[in-house]
Amino acid sequence: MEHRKLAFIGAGNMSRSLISGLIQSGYPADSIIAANPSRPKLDALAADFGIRTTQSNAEAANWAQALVLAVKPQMMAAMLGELLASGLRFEGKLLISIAAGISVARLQHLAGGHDNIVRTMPNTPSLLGLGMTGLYARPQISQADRDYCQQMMAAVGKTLWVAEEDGINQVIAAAGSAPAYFFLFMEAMAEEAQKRGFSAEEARLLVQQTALGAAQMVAANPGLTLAQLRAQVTSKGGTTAEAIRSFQHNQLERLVGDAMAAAVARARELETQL
Ligand SMILES: NC(=O)C1=CN([C@@H]2O[C@H](COP(=O)(O)OP(=O)(O)OC[C@H]3O[C@@H](n4cnc5c(N)ncnc54)[C@H](O)[C@@H]3O)[C@@H](O)[C@H]2O)C=CC1
Ligand SMILES: O=C(O)[C@@H]1CCC=N1
Repeated sequence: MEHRKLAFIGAGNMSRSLISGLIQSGYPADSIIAANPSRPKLDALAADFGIRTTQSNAEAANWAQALVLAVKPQMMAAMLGELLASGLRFEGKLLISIAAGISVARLQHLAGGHDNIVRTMPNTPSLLGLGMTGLYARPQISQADRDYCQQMMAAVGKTLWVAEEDGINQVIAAAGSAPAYFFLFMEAMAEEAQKRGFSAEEARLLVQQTALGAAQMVAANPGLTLAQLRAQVTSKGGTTAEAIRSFQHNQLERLVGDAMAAAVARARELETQL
């Protein structure tokens, strides 16, 4: 991919995931800088990946051709406001937001009218190269800038472009927030396995290996529907059928639907507040 000078503004969990993936895919370390107010995360990034670091957002932003805006949504206005106040000119720079709940229009406003902005929604498995990222750009964004974002996110996993900006909120519900749903499900299973006599380590092994195997089965069998894969496990009159019956009796599908709707609602609410 094109190796633009790339700055991560905010050096938290998601920046670490993305930087790790980019370095593993061959992005030159000296073309990446991370900025954060405090040193410890910067020091860890420098030690682990050999990238440049700074405690000055303005220094990183001035140097870079592309900026990943990777602070918490609640910090975005202050962070961009300070960059503008420092005299930074965004002209010629591509802004790539990974923040939930901040629209392109709002980012443009916060960036003093600069409109070369791509909105993305990655997730934490990017750290392992197994991320799932949604991307959205307004029609006027150049193909070169789209390709750059596409390649950046493809370096850390799979990508999906959405045609409408609200699609990013739908990606949040189905992928950005969703690793936590699976963790919650696994937590519940592991707790129950412990109650049934397994040690904590044994319970984790049982759940982790089964989740990994199930996800790999899905990925390895694109020709089978999820329902067909489930049917392969579900012997007539057997044990799985009873477990599935219990889930369905307790309306698992409704629970999942409500949870995803709640994530979308919160993303839309943030868009009106931040
Ligand atoms: N954690 C996740 O699963 C995902 C998070 N996101 C988005 O990524 C963004 C970052 O999230 P995380 O990495 O999880 O948060 P985090 O809290 O781990 O990282 C944010 C970092 O920004 C730093 N920071 C705070 N104020 C700053 C400022 N003024 N200038 C520069 N850095 C500043 C903090 O010290 C911290 O290191 C958020 O906008 C979130 O919506 C998107 C997809 C998934
Ligand atoms: O919970 C959040 O708001 C962020 C966005 C997607 C995952 N984490």
